[in-house]
Amino acid sequence: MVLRQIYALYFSPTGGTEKIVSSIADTLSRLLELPVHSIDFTCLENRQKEYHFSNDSLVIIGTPVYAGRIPNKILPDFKKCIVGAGHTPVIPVCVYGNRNYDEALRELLLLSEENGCIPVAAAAMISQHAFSDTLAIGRPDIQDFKKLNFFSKNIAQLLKDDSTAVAIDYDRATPLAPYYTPLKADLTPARFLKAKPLTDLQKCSHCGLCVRKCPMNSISEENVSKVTGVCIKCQACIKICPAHAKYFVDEAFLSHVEMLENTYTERKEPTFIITN
Ligand SMILES: Cc1cc2nc3c(=O)[nH]c(=O)nc-3n(C[C@H](O)[C@H](O)[C@H](O)COP(=O)(O)O)c2cc1C
Repeated sequence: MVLRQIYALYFSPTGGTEKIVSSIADTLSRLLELPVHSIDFTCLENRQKEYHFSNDSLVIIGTPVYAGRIPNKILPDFKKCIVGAGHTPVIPVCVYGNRNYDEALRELLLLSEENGCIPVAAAAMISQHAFSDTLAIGRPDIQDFKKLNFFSKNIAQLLKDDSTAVAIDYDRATPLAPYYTPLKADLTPARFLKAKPLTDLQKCSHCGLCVRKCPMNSISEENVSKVTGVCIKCQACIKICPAHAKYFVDEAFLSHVEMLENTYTERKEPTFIITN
């Protein structure tokens, strides 16, 4: 297959997906001697453009898993902005926080094909859970990157050997299952759709990092303690704040985090799919 460039496109509010997609892109770039163009889909401005990918571009698309699926508020942007040319080779990658990726990878595979791309490989990787300071802490780690490196090398070999892109085999027929319902510590449903981060104004230095990092542009520039738009609970503002001034107090949300930390303690391993 003649390829001319690699695109690394990721939505990544807390950085895990970016790390993983960039690692795959860098290995492939080195082995295939191709330039990499990164598209940070976290930034709202970048989600307002269309990206037309030719058949000689290899596209890596990364998304975190939210409630077992592609984040629902970002899904329309993925659908609208990624335009393949019919045979554009793509590597869908979903990144989850050690609970489960449920339907997210299949959803991203189906979306890629609907948008004119051919998935030649796919992966589900683990990264620290954005809600927690302990769940999947330190992931992706050395072991993950070793496996990722092996996977990327296999893809490079496949793309060097094959003259045409062949799609991986996966279940296209079964309808996607609904979103995962978050549970509280007592295992009843945790409803925290309306939860928003609060700001400790004693700690806040009004640096504006949270305003610029929010993928929904929902934090007011004039008053950073005001959430003026949709909050997708991505935790970008919490993680970026150098003063640790942002926090959640919503009881259902905190109880869900407690449940996750108590239940999903066993290490999950990555899943890799590649055409053979
Ligand atoms: C709103 C939300 C929902 C999440 N849902 C899931 C989930 O269903 N399963 C899971 O294992 N991790 C889940 N996570 C954890 C993320 O998938 C994980 O933290 C991922 O690394 C975030 O990607 P990022 O670092 O690129 O932002 C969720 C995180 C957020 C913020």
